[in-house]
Formats: sequence, C-alpha cells, structure tokens
Amino acid sequence: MSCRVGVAGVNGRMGRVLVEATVQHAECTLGAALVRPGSAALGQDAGLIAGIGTLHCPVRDDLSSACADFDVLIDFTSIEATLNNLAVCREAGRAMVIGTTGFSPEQKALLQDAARDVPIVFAPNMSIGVNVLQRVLAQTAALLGEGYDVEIIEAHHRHKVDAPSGTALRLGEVVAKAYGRDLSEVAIYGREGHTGARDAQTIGFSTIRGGDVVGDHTVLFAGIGERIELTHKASSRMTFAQGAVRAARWLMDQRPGMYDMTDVLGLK
Ligand SMILES: NC(=O)C1=CN([C@@H]2O[C@H](COP(=O)(O)OP(=O)(O)OC[C@H]3O[C@@H](n4cnc5c(N)ncnc54)[C@H](OP(=O)(O)O)[C@@H]3O)[C@@H](O)[C@H]2O)C=CC1
Ligand SMILES: O=C(O)C1=N[C@H](C(=O)O)C[C@H](O)C1
Repeated sequence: MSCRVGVAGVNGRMGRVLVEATVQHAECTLGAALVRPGSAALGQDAGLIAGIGTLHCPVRDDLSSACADFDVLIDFTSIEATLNNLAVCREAGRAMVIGTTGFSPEQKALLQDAARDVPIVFAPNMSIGVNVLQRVLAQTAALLGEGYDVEIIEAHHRHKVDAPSGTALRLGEVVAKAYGRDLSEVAIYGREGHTGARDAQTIGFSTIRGGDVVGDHTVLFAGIGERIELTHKASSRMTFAQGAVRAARWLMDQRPGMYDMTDVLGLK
C-alpha cells in the first residue's frame, strides 16, 4: 500500500530534504507540504522549495484541513510546532514521525500520551548508522565493563538551537543503561574552573557548534593505557530524511504506540 506523506516545515533544512526523500521512495507520495501559518512561502510549490523541480504541490499552512491528504506526518520542526501538530494529528487519527529534538521530560510525556491513540516513531537520529551504533555501544560497554571513563562529544552546524544534541543524549542513555546507571544522575554537561578529579561514574558531554557540520558524534571510552572511540559522521541530511520516510511507510502497518528507529530497522 502506498503511503501519503505530509511534511511539516518544508522550508526548513530538514523539510526540504524530506520532500526529496519522499518523492524518491517507491511506496510513498507527497500528500501535503506544510509551512508556518502566514509564512511568506505559502502557495509556492513544495518541489521548487526543495530545489527538485515542480511537484504541483502548493505549500499550505492549515494542518487540520491537510490531514485529509496524508496518512503520516513527518515533523522535523521545533518543539512548539511539533506539539501543536501532535494535537491536530491525534484528533484526526494521523500517525507521526517526529525527528524534532530538545524536548523536556514533561514534553516527552505528552508525545507518549498521544501514542495511546496514534502510532508515532520518535527518534533523535533517523540514520541507519547511529541506530546501529547504539547497539554497538551497548555491547562495547558490556564487554569493557567498569574502569573506562565515558565522554560523548558532538559537533553540529552554527544554526542548531539545542545542546547537547538529541542523539548525544540518546547515546548517553544507552551507555548509562548498559552500566546500570541513571543518566539524569551521572551526566556532566561541560566543565569549567576547578572541577576536582573526575568521578568514575559520570558520563561527560561536550558540544561543538560551527559552520555547516551536519552532525558528528563520538563516544569515548577512556581507560588506563588505551581508549576506544566510536564515531558516526553524517555528511548529508539525506541519511536522516531517508530514515524518516522509511519510518513513515513502516508506520502504515502499525497499531497506536510509541516506536523508535530501532523498531523500524528491526534492531531491537
Ligand atoms: N531526528 C533526526 O534524525 C534529526 C533531527 N533534526 C531535528 O529536526 C529539527 C529541525 O531541524 P532543521 O531542519 O535543521 O531546522 P530548521 O530551523 O531549518 O527548520 C525548522 C522548520 O520548522 C518550522 N518551524 C519552526 N518553528 C515553528 C512554529 N512555531 N510553527 C510552525 N513552523 C515552525 C520552520 O519554519 P520557518 O522557516 O518559517 O521558521 C522551519 O521550516 C531540530 O529539532 C533538529 O534537531 C535534524 C536533523 C536530523
Ligand atoms: O539539528 C540537527 O541538525 C541535528 N539534530 C539531531 C540531534 O539533535 O541529534 C540529529 C542530527 O545530528 C542533526
């Protein structure tokens, strides 16, 4: 069955690539393309915004009326926009793929609650590589055992608004779980001044922002006399977009519930 995809925030960095990935997918069509209410882009063709030629799909700003034209909404926007879109999709019974990052625990609980009524894939990184890395990380931590200091370093473009990245936090959760720790108790978000010696239980995060870096993540296990560094580097946003469109098609066959990319990719 073909999946009619709605894309939110089509004039964003991810929105443009999501339009391209949707039309490239053999089992998906672009059902609706959304922009911010009152956006200057209103009425322009989604394909022209995406830079791939006309698709005869004018962008619109009323999600409620657009719901009739898509099965799954892919949303890589902002916290505020995603929560608004979530309420509309829940009311209309539309599935969602949510890639937006930076939610608080309370906001994540709202997503979880909506998943009682509609199927949702929510993942901070939709690339295959990062999701495979999560599995490798858990195995690495289990094999190494205690005695290795864990540090997570991430780098992104100058426009990114949240830190650490959603991916870095997820990688931290994976390592913390593998060591039987609670990330909220052991995370250190940057260091400054006289910090004292490192507490062995902590998981440190370092954030770099600059230029056009698409997204780099390194997890460092530093022991005595050796260290392991596991790195993923995204060189194109297409890797996230293709994962999101694959998730949208996968959601067509799912019942209401909260899923992530490891479900979509069969990595659980
Ligand atoms: N899960 C994953 O694999 C990935 C997740 N991301 C995440 O996706 C999100 C978007 O990233 P990116 O594309 O770089 O960001 P951009 O800022 O380029 O795009 C955001 C889009 O959302 C729209 N938007 C923002 N706020 C609102 C609002 N209140 N109401 C309506 N529309 C709104 C913007 O519209 P306008 O242009 O009019 O402001 C824009 O089109 C981020 O949270 C990022 O971390 C990014 C890459 C991969
Ligand atoms: O904002 C971005 O660009 C990205 N955000 C995601 C995150 O916060 O982890 C994923 C990716 O690294 C790009």
